[in-house]
Amino acid sequence: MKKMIIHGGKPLKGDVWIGGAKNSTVALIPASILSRTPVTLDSVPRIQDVDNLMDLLAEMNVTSEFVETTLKVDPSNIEMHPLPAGKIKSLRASYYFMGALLGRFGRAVVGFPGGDDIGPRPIDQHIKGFQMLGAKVRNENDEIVITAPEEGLHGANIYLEMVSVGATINIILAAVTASGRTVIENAAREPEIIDLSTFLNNMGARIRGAGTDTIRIDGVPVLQARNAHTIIPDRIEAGTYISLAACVGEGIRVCNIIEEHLDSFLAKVEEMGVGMEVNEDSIYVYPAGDLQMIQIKTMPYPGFATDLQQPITPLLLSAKQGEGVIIDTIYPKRVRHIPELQRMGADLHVEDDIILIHPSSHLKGAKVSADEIRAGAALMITGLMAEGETVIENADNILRGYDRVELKLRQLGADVEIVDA
Ligand SMILES: CC(=O)N[C@H]1[C@@H](OP(=O)(O)OP(=O)(O)OC[C@H]2O[C@@H](n3ccc(=O)[nH]c3=O)[C@H](O)[C@@H]2O)O[C@H](CO)[C@@H](O)[C@@H]1O
Ligand SMILES: C=C(OP(=O)(O)O)C(=O)O
Repeated sequence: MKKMIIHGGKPLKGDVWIGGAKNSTVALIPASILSRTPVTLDSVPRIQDVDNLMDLLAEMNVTSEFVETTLKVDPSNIEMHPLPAGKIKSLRASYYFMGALLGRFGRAVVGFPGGDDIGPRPIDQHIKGFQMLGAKVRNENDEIVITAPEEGLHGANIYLEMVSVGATINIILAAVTASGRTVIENAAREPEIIDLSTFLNNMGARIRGAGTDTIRIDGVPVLQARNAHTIIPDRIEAGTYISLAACVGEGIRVCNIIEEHLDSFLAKVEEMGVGMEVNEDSIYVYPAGDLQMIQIKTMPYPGFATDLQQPITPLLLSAKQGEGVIIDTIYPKRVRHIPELQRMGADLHVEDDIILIHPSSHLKGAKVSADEIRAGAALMITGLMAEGETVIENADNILRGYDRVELKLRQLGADVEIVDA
């Protein structure tokens, strides 16, 4: 386990480069096993989730190798292999091996996924999707065994009971090589789903409507990667640095962004009164003046992302007056940062799953714990704002999804160090 040590109060300025989207990457790597030819992914974030997915690929005799931020995955000699435990528990997105193995071999044996403890995270819609494509699904000793019928999976009309990123992606992965047409209704519309569909379509898949709530997939027998795929920028990492820049920046440019992916987030940051200049693929964040308190409700894309409610919290703490409100409709129990922030002198609490935030100008360093990735981001930004030393334990949860974070913060002038705990 690692810990992050921050000495706060330093002026931060300069440029920060946003990496490829974690939530695309963790789908693209499992999706690579659908290809019969080697796959090249560009702009891959250097994060622990990727390292763990590479270990899972190795268990299936799939080689993968990094050169800077390019990852080459060679599934030519893939062997069908059960993935019951171990690394599968280290991240949420390991569940994409269910859809990918099913699409490639007609069979998957995968342990229950791990990932962030942000409240209940059922996968009933993934399972329902596989069943509607004709698969049999059994749950045996904490393992999910999914088997296609002898004649293979067939297309189906699947209505998701709730908008789910994971279920939408898993069904796409299983359906791309099924016979006939699959239609996913009430599909998630996140940009990462468009990114995955672009990757698969460039390998010969026929997916239409990604980015809307109705996705049509016409199955094809075989997929083959031909071109390198460049992963979209991480909108959550970008939002985190924009919040950081507004909290403690003396002029920070956040580079490699797609503004449209950040619309709902930027609208809220603007509502608070943060000055920003948006250019083609970067945003310059001016040092913040007096900030207004705001209310935020998280929603599926294009609404305000649940993954940004914690990173924006330190900015609400910086407001001059009023009461801020955050309601997370996706994960109402995603509040593990609250007691940690209180320890740093922040005036905020939870009432009936609603986070109430008050201006907190006297933040002080403390020993805190990053119990999940975005809680870690909130603590990291608050540590940079606070007086004195902050020690964030369980910093692996930050490293799980923030690309080369120590380097990026240091380049901005932060006094930060990640050490073994
Ligand atoms: C690797 C990845 O991309 N992770 C993201 C993905 O997680 P993930 O794909 O796991 O999240 P979902 O979009 O599936 O979850 C949305 C909501 O649906 C519920 N649900 C989901 C599936 C299901 O079968 N049954 C069910 O009830 C969940 O409990 C949650 O309340 O989207 C979340 C919501 O934007 C983000 O916080 C995560 O960063
Ligand atoms: C919840 C998140 O990730 P995961 O779904 O991988 O746990 C996140 O990125 O905020």
